Amino acid sequence: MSRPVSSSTLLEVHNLGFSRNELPVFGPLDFSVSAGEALLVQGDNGSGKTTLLRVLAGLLRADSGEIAIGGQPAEPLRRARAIAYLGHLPGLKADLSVLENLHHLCGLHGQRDTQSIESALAVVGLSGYEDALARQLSAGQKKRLSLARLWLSPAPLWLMDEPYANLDLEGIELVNRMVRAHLDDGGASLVTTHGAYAAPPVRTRLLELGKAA
Ligand SMILES: Nc1ncnc2c1ncn2[C@@H]1O[C@H](COP(=O)(O)OP(=O)(O)OP(=O)(O)O)[C@@H](O)[C@H]1O
Repeated sequence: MSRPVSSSTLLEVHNLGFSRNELPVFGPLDFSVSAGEALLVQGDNGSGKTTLLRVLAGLLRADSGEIAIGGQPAEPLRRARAIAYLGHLPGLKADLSVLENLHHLCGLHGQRDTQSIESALAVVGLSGYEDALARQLSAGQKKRLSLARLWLSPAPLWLMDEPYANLDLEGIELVNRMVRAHLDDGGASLVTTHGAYAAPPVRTRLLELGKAA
């Protein structure tokens, strides 16, 4: 599978709002993200960054607004094809090996035809860990395994929730290299941060979320 880039505007959001118990978490928000662009979603703890990414990924339902992907409404199949979500929790199967996890995830979400699982493990620095069980990995190694899954994904839009968390300096540079290569390849990324970490050194725009009351 190659990356389906059908429009230079990959994501368009109008009037998007989300509330819990009738209290607004964020919004209404209007923004767009184009191919080759990173949007830095910045805000303090509790400002709604994770919630926004989960809404965009279709894991939570918005109260208001529209989300379009490639100019079309973000229906579940379109979302599944277009979006790869790197969440706080690694989403790995603890009792499967590193290789088994990647085979499982590629089976579910597809795989870029230009990348092998072995090459992705080399990219993220996990060569030699193929047979290690996910539960035996450190937090940073689990993050690297999740990054390998992202690297293998054919989806053009990466939603990255605090991708630098748990990573050492080399890991932070790895994330930056991955984002840059993904953008060069016609993809786009949303990256959350509370400003404590480096931002990817690419064409970046800023979406600032207010602190929750
Ligand atoms: N499952 C939940 N149930 C109820 N409230 C929640 C839930 N998850 C998050 N919240 C609340 O929603 C608000 C936004 O949370 P969110 O996790 O989106 O913030 P964030 O900006 O990602 O924070 P952080 O920087 O700490 O990761 C917070 O006030 C939080 O307490």
